[in-house]
Amino acid sequence: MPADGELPAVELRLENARAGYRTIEVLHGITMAIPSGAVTALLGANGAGKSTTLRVIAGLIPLRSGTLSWRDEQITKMTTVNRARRGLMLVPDERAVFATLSVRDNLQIIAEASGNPDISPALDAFPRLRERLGQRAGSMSGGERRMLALARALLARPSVLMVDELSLGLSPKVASELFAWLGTVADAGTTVILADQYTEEALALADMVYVLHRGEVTFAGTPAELGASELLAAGA
Ligand SMILES: Nc1ncnc2c1ncn2[C@@H]1O[C@H](COP(=O)(O)OP(=O)(O)OP(=O)(O)O)[C@@H](O)[C@H]1O
Repeated sequence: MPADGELPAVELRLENARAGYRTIEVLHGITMAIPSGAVTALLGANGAGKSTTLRVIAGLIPLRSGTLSWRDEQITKMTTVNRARRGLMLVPDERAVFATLSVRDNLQIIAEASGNPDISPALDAFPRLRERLGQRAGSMSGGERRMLALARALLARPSVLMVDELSLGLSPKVASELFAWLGTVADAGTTVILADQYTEEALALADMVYVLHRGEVTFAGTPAELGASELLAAGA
């Protein structure tokens, strides 16, 4: 985040975004300005629309109305592939790996596709993966697969790293390690968006918080500005 007094640059801007599935509208006209190189937490109860918001940004579901821009570019109708080329990367859950391939191949494929075959940055970030390079991804624990999914995203050198429910199904220790890692990713200049149920760790990491309630933004501000009622809506 920039020094006090300076406004942070906006990485992504959603304006009056409406989206949903078949006949159901889930996001009822949400507006968000996601700051660059910072951690934004999307908090809210089950079904609030957090994952749907990430899918909209990644281009996996279309906007029914409203707009989305990345930096100075309108990307409302841009394909998922072109958004990925701009570095908009969603890590939905631990299934975002090739289960039948080894850890090494999972990393190598994405490293080569992004133009630098060196997988060592991922292994430096997640030393546990180094011990398991020959193991089939599908035979690893959920936490290890989650690390592999994040390591793959790192190698793709994202401009925006979106992580859905980081802590789901993880031991508190592994979750803490991954939260700490995400902080370092943002410190290195990557924009991070974290969709999660309320956790103190998510809040401690976040520079900016949006609380979603039934498809509407009910709070936008810094963690320090969150009041008791918003914390409740965020699932605290
Ligand atoms: N593929 C889908 N088809 C139909 N409805 C869906 C689909 N995915 C999500 N929904 C519905 O959209 C609403 C918002 O879901 P979403 O997954 O965005 O919420 P969330 O805030 O991420 O919640 P959770 O924490 O439970 O994942 C829910 O009512 C859900 O049932």
